[in-house]
Amino acid sequence: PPKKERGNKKLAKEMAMCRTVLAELEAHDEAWPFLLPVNTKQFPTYKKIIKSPMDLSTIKKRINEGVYKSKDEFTADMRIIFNNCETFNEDDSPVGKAGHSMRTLFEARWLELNPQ
Ligand SMILES: Cn1cc(C(=O)NCCN2CCCC2)ccc1=O
Repeated sequence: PPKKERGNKKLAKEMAMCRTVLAELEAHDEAWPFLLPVNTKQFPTYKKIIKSPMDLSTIKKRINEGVYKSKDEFTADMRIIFNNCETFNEDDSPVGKAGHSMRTLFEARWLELNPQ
């Protein structure tokens, strides 16, 4: 089949994998800090400190709107979530701890679905 069709099939497969991992993270007990954008009225300094806010609902929207051109763009946004969390939260805070465990979960699951 033509290159363009092969590429579209590959991307559809990659996005299905992204949806799977996203759904698993959303279902996790420790996903609560990451389900929606950080409320900047509740945390007024957030906008100033975090230059690229990101959350699981935004990533879901981007998958469904066809924003991602590869699974690597998806993983880059996922890692922004966890890096933002480390920037804004103490490691031993509830949100900080949730961020570390969700990052570990994500990276382990991503490796399972993407044997290197
Ligand atoms: C990622 N992140 C999240 C928070 C947070 O508190 N999110 C939860 C907000 N409430 C939970 C139930 C209703 C709204 C704080 C700092 C931070 O970096």
